[in-house]
Amino acid sequence: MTDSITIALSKGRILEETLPLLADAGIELVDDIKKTRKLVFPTTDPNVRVLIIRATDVPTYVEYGGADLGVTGKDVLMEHGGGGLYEPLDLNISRCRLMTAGPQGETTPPGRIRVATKFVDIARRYYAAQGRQADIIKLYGAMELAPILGLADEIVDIVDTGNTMRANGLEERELIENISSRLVVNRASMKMKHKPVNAIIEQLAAAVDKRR
Ligand SMILES: Nc1ncnc2c1ncn2[C@@H]1O[C@H](COP(=O)(O)OP(=O)(O)OP(=O)(O)O)[C@@H](O)[C@H]1O
Ligand SMILES: O=P(O)(O)OC[C@H]1O[C@H](OP(=O)(O)OP(=O)(O)O)[C@H](O)[C@@H]1O
Repeated sequence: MTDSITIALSKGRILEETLPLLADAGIELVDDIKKTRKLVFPTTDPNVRVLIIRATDVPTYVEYGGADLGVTGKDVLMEHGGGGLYEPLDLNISRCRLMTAGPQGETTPPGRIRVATKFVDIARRYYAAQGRQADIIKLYGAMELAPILGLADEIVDIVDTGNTMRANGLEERELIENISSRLVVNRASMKMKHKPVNAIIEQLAAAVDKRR
């Protein structure tokens, strides 16, 4: 019997870059994903199906075996934490930086500061490692507003072109991590479905190499 494989993909900007990569690896979606409310999709490989879910949920689905493989941002994986997943491949897509940032022309105030972010665990670890005291304020989006409105001294957020920061009177301060999307694999699937899982890893690795 052939093992069936489920791959969890992040919807949104990562998906746009993942689908061509998957196609290069020989896995294409059959349906037009824009015309349906479905979340599970068959592919041209009868043994492979795809889930399209929020990036932040991908590590959870893969860790608990709802999917064998997944694609999500390194930022999401760092925030998810734990060693519950294999991370065999950097897909080199959705590249950006995870930065601290604050108001243009100002320096970080001394002493305890307030930091607004949706990456609360990353921020907590980062400031603690720097020996700096920080109260972390959880936001779910539009972090760039927080310093302007006096909610926080700094933010921790994703930067690509820097346009969002500049447009909101902020400047980048410290680089926490260079980010790209990664392939993750469930630990049990890696052992129990080694052959098909490994074949997908190798096909995707070849597709990534071809683009370098
Ligand atoms: N400006 C950007 N340029 C490149 N990659 C980015 C950028 N912003 C985010 N990313 C990457 O894409 C991932 C998903 O971002 P996206 O904006 O699609 O979702 P989100 O709005 O953060 O997700 P959710 O709605 O689940 O909170 C991020 O986790 C990060 O890895
Ligand atoms: O440096 P830039 O090129 O301006 O990109 C950075 C912005 O991109 C992301 O937002 P996104 O566009 O995904 O909006 P959202 O977070 O509100 O979904 C991120 O949260 C930053 O706000």
